[in-house]
Amino acid sequence: MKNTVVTIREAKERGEKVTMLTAYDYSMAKLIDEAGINMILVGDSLGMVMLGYEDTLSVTMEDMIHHTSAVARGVKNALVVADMPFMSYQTSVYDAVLNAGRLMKEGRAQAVKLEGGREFADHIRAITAASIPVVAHLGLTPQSLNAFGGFKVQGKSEAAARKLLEDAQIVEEAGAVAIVLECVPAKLAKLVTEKLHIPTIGIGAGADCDGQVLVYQDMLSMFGDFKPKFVKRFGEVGAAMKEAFQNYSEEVKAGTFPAPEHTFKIDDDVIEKLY
Ligand SMILES: Nc1nc(=O)c2c([nH]1)NC[C@@H]1CN(c3ccc(C(=O)N[C@@H](CCC(=O)O)C(=O)O)cc3)CN21
Ligand SMILES: CC(C)C(=O)C(=O)O
Ligand SMILES: [Mg+2]
Repeated sequence: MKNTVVTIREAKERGEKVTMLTAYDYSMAKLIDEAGINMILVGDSLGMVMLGYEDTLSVTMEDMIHHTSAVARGVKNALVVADMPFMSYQTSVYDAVLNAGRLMKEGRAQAVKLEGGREFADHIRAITAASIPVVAHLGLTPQSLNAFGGFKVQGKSEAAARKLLEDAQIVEEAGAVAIVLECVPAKLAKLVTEKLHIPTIGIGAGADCDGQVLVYQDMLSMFGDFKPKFVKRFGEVGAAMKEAFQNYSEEVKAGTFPAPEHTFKIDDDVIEKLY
């Protein structure tokens, strides 16, 4: 079944959980889509897991369009959401609409995601007015790394918790179709989820969110640079891949790969004439 901003909203109304995973290319998007995951996020985490940067700040609009279009070509049913990269929307409402439009028009995203609350309500309203669905992202917003002083859990004090709840309500009012809650204490995420009509999608925000999202390299144990507390390893794919690479290396060096069945034939008399 095709997932849309309408069907994910209906899922919340029916009390059904929503699933989301990141993808950054065609073949991975296809596998995730075929597994029946509801939403695929082309996250700006691609800067870290695909490009090897230490944070997400260097990711460009060109990076996002390049990867989003690859993902979109692999997807039949999942809703494709693209992250707006750092400085593609913070500078003005005009830039926000222009760049959200590029992600939809050139990247073929079906929604965009941006980090922030009340300070971007006007941006969310304007993008939404252009018929581009917006997912908001609150809590640990990695593009604010330097302002926060690191990747840290947000919303622990009463003031911070109240601000996060208000931000969630303001972005819903501004037209957001869903909210990602990243590294938010579970009980606060539960309260936000109950107060909102749009789905909350948690990452490190407990089981009471309407949905969950993970970076696929984390849940497949393919990314060793760091392991946040919220990651569960659903497969040991990194180890399986490394083993396959080692087996290939050994067989090539031993001369056992390629075998006759991997090889193309030619009539012996053709070759004899060349000797
Ligand atoms: N591979 C990967 N997975 C992610 O989930 C992810 C990315 N990359 N890149 C973009 C952001 C950055 N994210 C991060 C990065 C680090 C922590 C982290 O170190 N968390 C600590 C919490 C520290 C605290 O208690 O305040 C942890 O132990 O989980 C969390 C989220 C989430 N996103
Ligand atoms: C971690 C998720 C929510 C994200 O924003 C990303 O992958 O960039
Ligand atoms: Mg992101």
